[in-house]
Amino acid sequence: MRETLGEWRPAIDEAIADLVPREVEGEYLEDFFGEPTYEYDPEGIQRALSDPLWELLDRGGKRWRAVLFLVFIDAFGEDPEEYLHYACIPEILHNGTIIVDDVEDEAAMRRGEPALHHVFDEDVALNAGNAMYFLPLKILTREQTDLPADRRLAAYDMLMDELNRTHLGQGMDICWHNESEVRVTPEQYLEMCACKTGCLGRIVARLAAILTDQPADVEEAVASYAELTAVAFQIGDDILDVENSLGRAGEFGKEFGNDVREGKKTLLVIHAIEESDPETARRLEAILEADENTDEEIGEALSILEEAGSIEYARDHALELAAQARGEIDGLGFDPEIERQLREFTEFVIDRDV
Ligand SMILES: CC(C)=CCC/C(C)=C/CC/C(C)=C/COP(=O)(O)OP(=O)(O)O
Repeated sequence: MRETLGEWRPAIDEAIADLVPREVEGEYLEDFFGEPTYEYDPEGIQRALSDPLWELLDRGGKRWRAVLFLVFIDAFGEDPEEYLHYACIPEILHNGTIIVDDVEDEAAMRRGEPALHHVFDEDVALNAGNAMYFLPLKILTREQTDLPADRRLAAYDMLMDELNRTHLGQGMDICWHNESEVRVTPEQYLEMCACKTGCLGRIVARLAAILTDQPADVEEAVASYAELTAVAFQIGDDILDVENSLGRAGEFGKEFGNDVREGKKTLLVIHAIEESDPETARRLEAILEADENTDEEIGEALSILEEAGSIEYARDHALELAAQARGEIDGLGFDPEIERQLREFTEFVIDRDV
């Protein structure tokens, strides 16, 4: 999988650069925002919009959402090279959500460097994040203008539905964080992930299906595959946050035990609260609810998760979701090489180190 991601990387980055120019020029602004009624201040807009967008895009990221989209295009018998700009839609949307998410979580770091709201002010970061929600939508009307109007409308409609559900999931996550006494069940957590992270996966698959005019049952099957894979990915992310931190207090500074520090009710935390003795469960909850914790307290919470077997529990759950995802694409008649790549995706989202 790493090779597939690496192979597509330069072409995806080039397509993103086509859509998000580094240098603000009149033409770019007019293209996206209409004819100016007065003379813009290009340097101001560069500092307030283009620089923040590129600050994050230049840090990379795995770009797996764009690559998965291209694999689906290939699966549907079209040439992925011709759909590179569309591959940027989920990728740019994803970058927008992580900027907003980092502000909401008061995250310190992103992709190994200070989060965008620490490099620029919060207002600049939020504006850049929001711009990334809308900027890629233009692609549907700018690129391949021979795309039939009904397919463009179907794509817009799908994007609006899935993005709305993304915010519903984010809303659940925020609410559980703010209302500390709420005891979240594994089922509720999985539903929240299906919205917060799964809907972007659904966008990847449904966009490929809609643009290549697949029947509704095929669109739904690939959407389910991508949603389940994305939820497995989210659980993998929660596991990484704990595994990378265990026994490493002080080494990561504010990156150490992020989810626990932020009071996140992840599947690991939910499991540990359910499985630990009442006193240990209360101690874990107290650490999660505290506004400030020392590295020692974060380390203590991580040890509770480890001792409760919550890492193994979460990994088993992610593996189960990955198996379900593979089941969704069985029988769609994809080429064996495509099936191999889609299988690899479900493994990669769990067994990765970044
Ligand atoms: C509405 C709203 C703000 C929703 C937020 C949803 C959200 C941020 C979910 C988290 C998804 C996630 C684990 C991102 C990291 O992706 P990655 O590891 O693929 O990142 P990369 O691009 O850096 O590789």
